[in-house]
Amino acid sequence: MAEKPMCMPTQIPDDEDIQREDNIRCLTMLGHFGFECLPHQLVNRSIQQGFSFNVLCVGETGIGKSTLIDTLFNTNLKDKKSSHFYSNIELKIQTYELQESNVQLKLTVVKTVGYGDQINKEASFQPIADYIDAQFEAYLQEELKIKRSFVDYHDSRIHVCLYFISPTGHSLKSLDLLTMKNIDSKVNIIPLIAKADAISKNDLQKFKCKIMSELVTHGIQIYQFPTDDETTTQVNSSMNGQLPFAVVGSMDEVKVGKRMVRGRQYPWGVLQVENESHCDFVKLRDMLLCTNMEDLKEQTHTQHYERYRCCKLHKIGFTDVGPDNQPVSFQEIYEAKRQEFYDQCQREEEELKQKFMQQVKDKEMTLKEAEKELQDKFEHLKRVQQEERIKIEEEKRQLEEEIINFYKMKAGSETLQTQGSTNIKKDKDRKK
Ligand SMILES: Nc1nc2c(ncn2[C@@H]2O[C@H](COP(=O)(O)OP(=O)(O)OP(=O)(O)O)[C@@H](O)[C@H]2O)c(=O)[nH]1
Repeated sequence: MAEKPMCMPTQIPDDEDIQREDNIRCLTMLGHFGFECLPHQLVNRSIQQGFSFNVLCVGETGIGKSTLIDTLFNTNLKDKKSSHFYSNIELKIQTYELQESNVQLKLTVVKTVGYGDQINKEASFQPIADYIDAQFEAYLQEELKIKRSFVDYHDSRIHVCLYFISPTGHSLKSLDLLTMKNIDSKVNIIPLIAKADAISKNDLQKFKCKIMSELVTHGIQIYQFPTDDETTTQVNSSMNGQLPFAVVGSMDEVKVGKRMVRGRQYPWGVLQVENESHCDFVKLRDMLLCTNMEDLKEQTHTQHYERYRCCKLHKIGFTDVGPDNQPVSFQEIYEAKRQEFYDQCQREEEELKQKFMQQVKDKEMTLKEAEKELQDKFEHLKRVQQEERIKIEEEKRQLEEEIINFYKMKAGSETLQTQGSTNIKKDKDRKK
């Protein structure tokens, strides 16, 4: 009796086949054979490589970002509290290596610091948008390298933005709307009502409806859980209707009956974080980590990064089709760009030459004018000096004349004086 070869399809014969070939012994397959093993190869490789996930938490100071992340990943990530007195928005980036059974996760948490404490709203969202773009740019630069090293490249693109909404308002604040509007095309946003234990059940439903209608009115795109996958359609479509998730975070273990549960103890009772009738924490954790983490990463790559890349390459001058709507090869674009660059260099060189010549001419003119001015000044001074000299010489001559006259007068008076004294002496002698 021939055994069934291993490469044959592993179809189990139906009853009819068994009856027809009742003399053949049918064995049920114990392992996997052929290309049905492909998914296992992927699973094994992924487990070996480990996973990475980058979360951006945007929310006011002290709204519960760190506590929620700790609760989500069931780890005390030990983060310091921030103050309300930062002059600017900053982003705190921390990367952790986590492990659950044999699955390793490289988790990067980016948190806003000082958000909601600034008067200038534009300055509040801009650093967040810039950070997201900077991660896209880093990935694009790696992609464009000739020698790429994606194996050990840490992809820091943000896969999800958990946007923490304060539970104390009637509606979204203008800062919430402005920030979400400015980043919704760059990142998958999941809105959360933080510290949902601070809001009553009735108010919570109204608040959720109000938030969703405001997001629609302002045309803000939030992440939609995918509904095109058979296995997740049902759960995801019901979850889309429950956004924003009202979450509560806590790492405290509280005794409820005979069990220890994660929750927050209040004088009037215990809020159990993992109880779905108390808050939406479990829904968020399931949606984020169990069902849609891969979709979030895929959306980041295929939608948000693709949009950034397309925009950036267009800005640089790359295009897929030419002016005649015909496909253009990379080589053609490169040649055209090179020629364009060469022409521009030539133009700029010519312009610089012209500018330089003009400047030399202008300088020469100015120097000539200055020289003429100096010459005129010199001539004028020479004339003035000549006149001065003539004047001084005249004065000198007059002075010399005066001196001569003086001496003459002096000599005359001395003669007179001598004569006078001789006459007096003679008179005296005569009188004697
Ligand atoms: N009532 C309530 N309090 C919470 C909740 N989550 C956190 N807190 C408390 O809020 C305070 C601030 O929580 P954090 O997690 O440090 O808030 P944060 O947003 O990370 O703070 P910064 O990083 O300093 O901006 C702590 O005292 C927490 O115990 C919650 O869901 N409900």
